[in-house]
Parts: sequence; structure tokens; C-alpha cells
Amino acid sequence: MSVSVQQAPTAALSSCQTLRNPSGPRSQGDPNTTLLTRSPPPEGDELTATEEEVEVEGDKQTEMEDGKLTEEEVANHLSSLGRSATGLHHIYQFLSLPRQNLKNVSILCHYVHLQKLELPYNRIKDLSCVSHMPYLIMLDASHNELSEFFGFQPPKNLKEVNFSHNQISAMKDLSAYASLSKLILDYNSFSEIRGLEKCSSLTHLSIAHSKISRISGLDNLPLKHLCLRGNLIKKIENLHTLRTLQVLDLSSNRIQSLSGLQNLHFLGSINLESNLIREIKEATYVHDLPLLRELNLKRSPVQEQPDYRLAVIFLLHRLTHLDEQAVTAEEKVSAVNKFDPPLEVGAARDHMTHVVYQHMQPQVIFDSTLPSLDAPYPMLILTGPQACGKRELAHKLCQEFSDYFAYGACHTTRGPYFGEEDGCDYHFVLEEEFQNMIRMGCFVQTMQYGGHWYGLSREAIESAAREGLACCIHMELEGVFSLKNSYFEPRYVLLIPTSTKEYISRMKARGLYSNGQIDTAVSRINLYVKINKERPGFFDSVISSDNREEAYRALGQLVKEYLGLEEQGAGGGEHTRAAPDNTQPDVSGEPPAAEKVEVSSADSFSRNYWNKVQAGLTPQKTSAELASIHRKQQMVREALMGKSPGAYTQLFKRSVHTAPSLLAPHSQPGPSSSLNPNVGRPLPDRIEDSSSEESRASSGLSMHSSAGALSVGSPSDGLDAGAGPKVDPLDISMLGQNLESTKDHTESGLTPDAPRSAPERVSPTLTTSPGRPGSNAKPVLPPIPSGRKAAEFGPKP
Ligand SMILES: Nc1ncnc2c1ncn2[C@@H]1O[C@H](COP(=O)(O)OP(=O)(O)OP(=O)(O)O)[C@@H](O)[C@H]1O
Repeated sequence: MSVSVQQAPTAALSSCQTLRNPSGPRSQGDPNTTLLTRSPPPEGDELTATEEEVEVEGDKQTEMEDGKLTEEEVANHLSSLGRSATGLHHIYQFLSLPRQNLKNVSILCHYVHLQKLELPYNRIKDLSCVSHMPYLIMLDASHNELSEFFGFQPPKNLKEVNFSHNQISAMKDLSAYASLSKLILDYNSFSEIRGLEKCSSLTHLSIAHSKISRISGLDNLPLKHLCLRGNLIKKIENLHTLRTLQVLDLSSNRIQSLSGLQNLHFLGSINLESNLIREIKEATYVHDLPLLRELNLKRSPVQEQPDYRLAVIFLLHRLTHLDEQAVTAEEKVSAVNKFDPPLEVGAARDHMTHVVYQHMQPQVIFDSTLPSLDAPYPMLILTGPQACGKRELAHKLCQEFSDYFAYGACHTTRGPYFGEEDGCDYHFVLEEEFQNMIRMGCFVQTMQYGGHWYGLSREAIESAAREGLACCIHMELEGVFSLKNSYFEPRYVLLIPTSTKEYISRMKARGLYSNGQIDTAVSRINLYVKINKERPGFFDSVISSDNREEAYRALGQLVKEYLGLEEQGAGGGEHTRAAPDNTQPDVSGEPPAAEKVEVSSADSFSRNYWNKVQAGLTPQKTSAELASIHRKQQMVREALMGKSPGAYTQLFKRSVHTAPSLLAPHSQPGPSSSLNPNVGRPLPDRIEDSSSEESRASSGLSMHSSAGALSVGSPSDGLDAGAGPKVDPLDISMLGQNLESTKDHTESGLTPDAPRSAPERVSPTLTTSPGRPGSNAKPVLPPIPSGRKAAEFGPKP
């Protein structure tokens, strides 16, 4: 028997060809089935079998039971007929003998042409036969009893080796295996990785379920796949030179951090299942890996973190699979909306919150700031990055234009800086109180900045409006976005630092900010610039804040243009009165010549792209069209007044000519009048001109003048609060009548809100009456102008 088994491979070929089953390798199950699956002897031979043959057969069976591989068995499992490596012979290249209970495979010494050898699930302890297989490319010796690592002469082309599930405890130098590209050593007892330094072709290495406690010995290997699953590794280290690594499996270790992976730019898949990663922020270490698509953190403590999945998806937005589950587009959107909502989303959420909370409160009419038909309550918002000077400028502006603007103090949970006064710079409140105010629907908008809450309360606006003043507020961009969702239509002035260096040194000079706060503020400059660039008209005006004086000059000029003021001398308080206003559109909507000039000068102020475009697109109306529009508007207003008598009648009528101060409730005592240095001043001659009066009345810009004309103690003193400032050229004729009727009501004890009879007719003579409602109030601020002006500064898209 041994003669036939140990024949030279070429001889074995013919032997194999006759012996092996044409269907190729068989019996993958029970190792003992080998005998049963052997090819039956040729027909007829059975009868002539000699005693000797029976004996040989018996020997063979004994050998198999002893785990010794026989020639016949080899022949049965050979496959893949092809040319030998030398090209001179036809040979079987592939031998697969799994689960054969083999212990001794020394017979394979003679199968020198084998290229692929599979001997898994046997009991082999010695593989020295491989030394005789110089052409071997693939060797699978997994699930055996090998205790030695590569115990054979290196076949020069050996590429893939599987020694998993053996009893090998030490790695040895594999520098002779230069062609080795795939090495699987799972389920052995290695405690250290070594000997691979010269394996310059090794792209796939797996040493799972061993006793490795430290990653080492892998420097500069061209590995693409590395599996060290089920070891004792605590730290990801020494991987930074594996520049080509694509798949990394470090599951079932004791790793606490993803640090050490940040330079592996080809990594596409990381398995860290069953480790000790606790913090979501660990994901930041792999945030910059451009090809990372799969991350598995299953069975790690980090899973218990709130919003774990969305947070990781947010941090690693390129992931397609997290924890072996596909990441959906919805999850990606939710993650962004949750952790870095676009300004619009944040603003919408903020707005919704306050609207809902406000609606949960008893509803009241905010008489001072309610939007009117033509003009919303005037507000000026100074926006820009922190410490760009907007607060200082807002204060200064409110001081100089104290008859027009009041500083709207927001609420904040941050503590006051040195010199800050409660109620002046901010209303300083505790977090609990702030949250309570949110729930009570007190805010129009809120924002968190630098870990503190800031919020603009409705009362802050209302209190300014009750005094007949426009509100001037400073806030960050998020606040602007939120406010744009409300029905308020402020004008927004962006104050932007153009010299970062100067901005930083100014912030440092204040001595209030940490480096981190300064960095945040600086980084936000670009946000403002971007918004201004991408959304023309988002800000009504942009002023450089580098030089505070120049910035204030520009802001002041802008406000003067807006108010229609003229310089009346130097010094503060000079703007408590305005020049007679003859710049407003007449009732027909056609601006007088003077206004046209002003409009063009105000053009730079406006910078409202949208409105300019709109104005450009709007064809000039003929006088007939304008008259028609005029009639329609009048009818609408009358209809509205008729529909809602009482308070609304008052509201609309009064608002026709009044700015908020005129709308202050009668019960509101005279802070405004006491504050107003111009109360009772004689009206300039021009204002008494009826035509200009009418013209002014048609415009918000006339308000300060008309107010100035009012005499102290005007019956309008008793006017109740009404709608926000409204400029309605069409209702000029109602002014006197309104005045009279109000007076009557007041005298007769009727409250302004009491139901009234049908709208009274207006005597045309009253339109030229020098007495105007609100004459005892301070000069009132101009509402946002209507007509042509409105087109300039009107609502944004
Ligand atoms: N209601 C609000 N909504 C949004 N932003 C606000 C609001 N109130 C204040 N802010 C802004 O929050 C930022 C931080 O305000 P804070 O007063 O703490 O900073 P500051 O260092 O004094 O800077 P500044 O001089 O710009 O006010 C500022 O840019 C401020 O304009």
C-alpha cells in the first residue's frame, strides 16, 4: 500500500484519475464517511478480489482510523485539474480534506504541485509536509491541533494562510513570507503581535480571540483589513502608520476611546462593538475620516447616552450604517435639526414655542404694537457679533433720539457685568424665572448664547410703544431670524467688524471674555457676512463697526433719514423735534418732488434689495388708477371700522394719525409728556398749511411734526390705546372728528372702548384744525412710512 501512496506526484496523477470520484471532493460532514465515499471497485472485480486485496483494504481502514492520510483518500479529494506551475504537467491543484479526523498528513510531502490545500477540522499537529509544496498559494489549516506557527519551509508564493482555531501561542519571524497577503490566526493564544515587519504584501490580518493586550508590531504594513476582535486591548495605539487600513475590527476588547484612529483616512468601517466607550464625543476622533461609512458601537455604554444615535449620526454625517443598521435620510435630517438646526429651523422652533405659550395665556390685545393696516409698530434692531458695539450704539441712539426711540431691554440669565444696571442694559433674572417667563408666554423670541439665555419680552416692546416710542434692540442673528417669523417688521441694521484683529483686541480689552468666547464671537462674523451675502435685503443696512464713532455717525445718519429729520444744531437732544415734513407721499401715493430727492438719498439706507426690485418691477400708475386704489382702500377701512365698532373704530381711527404715544391709554400718566421737552411747542408755520398737513398726515414721517403742533391738554390726552402706528392718508378727514368724538366720549364718561354709534362723518373743515390728538404727548415717532417710502423700507419677502 505504501508504495502506491508514496508515488511521485506525476505518477499519483494517473492513480488519482482512476481513483477519485469524478464528482470531486465529497464527505464534508462526518470524518469517518471518507471510507464510505470512496469510489467503488470496478464491476466484476468484487467476485475476483483476492485475499491480499481484502487485507490491504483492511490496513487502509486501520490507517484512516488512526488519522493517517492515505493516497486513496487524497485521490478522492483532489480537484481543479490544471497545469502545474512549471507548465509541464497536468495536475490537480486543489486538495480539500476537511473533517477527516486526520492526524498525520505526511503523505502530502509527495504532492509537490498542490497550489491550494485545505485541511480544516482535523487533528493535525504537524504540517511539515508543506515544506515540499513550493507552489502552494493557499493553506487552510484551521481547527487543528497545531502548536507551532508556520512549521515548514516557506513556499515562496504562499499568499493566504489560515491557522485559526489552533493552539499556537507565539508568533515568529515571517520575513521569508514576502508574498503573504492574508493571514488568519484567530482563536490561538498569542499575547503579542510580532514577526510581521517584513510582510510587505500583508493586506489582511486577523488575530481575533487571542490574548493580545496591546496593539504593536504592525508598523507600516499595507494592511487593509485588520481584525483584533476579542482580545484584551485597552487602547487604540500604533495604528497611525497603517495608512491604507479600510476595515478595522476591534470589537470585544476593553477600549474606552476612539483616539488613535484620527489619521486613518482610508478607514471605511470600524467595529467597536462590546467595548467600554462611554462618551458620544469620542466620535469626534473619527469625524474627519472622509470614507468612514460604517461604525458599530453596539453593546457599549455609550448607547445609554440620551439621543445617542442621532448624536453620532450628527457627528459622523457620512455614515451609512450605525450599529449595523442603515442610517436613513430622515435620521440625518433629524440629527441636524436637533444638534445644529439651520437658523430658520431654530427660529421657527423658537417662534412656535413662544406663540404656543402665549396662546395658552388669557388673550389680550397689545394695543400699542398691534399691526395696523398700513404700518407695523416701528422697531430698530441692531445686530452683529457679540461686543461689536451694538449695545453701546443702541444706548447712544436712544439717548440722542430720545423722542423717537426707547431702548428695549431684554431679559438675560447671565449675571450683570460691572456697571450694568438691572432694567437698563438687561433685566437680569435667574434661569428658573426665565423659564417661567417662557412658559407664561412673555417672550417674543429667546436665544441661548454662551450658555446663557436671552429673551426679548413683549413687555419690553410694549412699554416703549406705550410711551409713543419706537423700540431699539440689539441681538444676535438667531434673534433676528426668530423675530422675522413674528408679525413685527423691524428694520435690521447689521454692525459688522471688518478688521478681525481690531475686533479681537477690543474684546480682549474689555477683559470679560475667555479665549473660547472670543473665538466663538470671531467665528460668527463669517456667519453674518454669509447671510448678508446670500440673502440680499435680509439686513436693511450694514455698517462697519470697526470705528465706533464712524459707526454711530452712519447709524445716526441712517436714522435721521429714516425719520426725515434735519440737523438742527449740534449736541444731544437736537433731534427731539423734526423739520417740517414735506417729503411724504401725498394721498395719491405720488411722492412730492422733495421726497423723490430724499428717497434717492435714502436709497443707500434702505439697501433692501427685494423692495428695490419690487419697486423696479411695479409699473407707474396713472392718476386714475391711483384714485381708484385710493377709493378701494378707503372702502376697506370703512368696512373694517363698521364691522368692528367700539374699540376697533377707535383703534383704526386713531392709528391713522398716531404713533404709539398717541395710543397710550388714558390711564397711562404722563411719563411721556413729562419726558418730552417739546410738548407744547408751537407748530412751525408750514405745518399749519392744510395741504402739507394732509400730506404729512399721509405719512409716518409727519408724525413728529404734527405732534409738535399739538397743544398741551388736547382732548386726545384721554385717548385709549389703539392699534400700532398707522399712517393713513385716506383718513385724514376723520382726525378732527375722531378728536371731537373722543372728547365727547371722554366728557360724557364713555370709555373709548365702549360701543359707539356708526362711524361719524368728518367735517372737512376739521382736517385743517391746528389741534391734533396727542398734543400733550411727546413728539411721536414716525411709523414705517407708507406709499413710496414703504416700498423702500417695507416688509421683506
Ligand atoms: N434677546 C436676544 N436675542 C438674541 N440675542 C441677544 C438678545 N439679547 C442680547 N443678545 C445678544 O447676545 C449676545 C451676548 O450678550 P451679552 O450682553 O452677554 O454680551 P456682551 O459681551 O455684553 O456683548 P454686546 O456688547 O454685544 O452686548 C450679544 O451679542 C447680544 O446682542
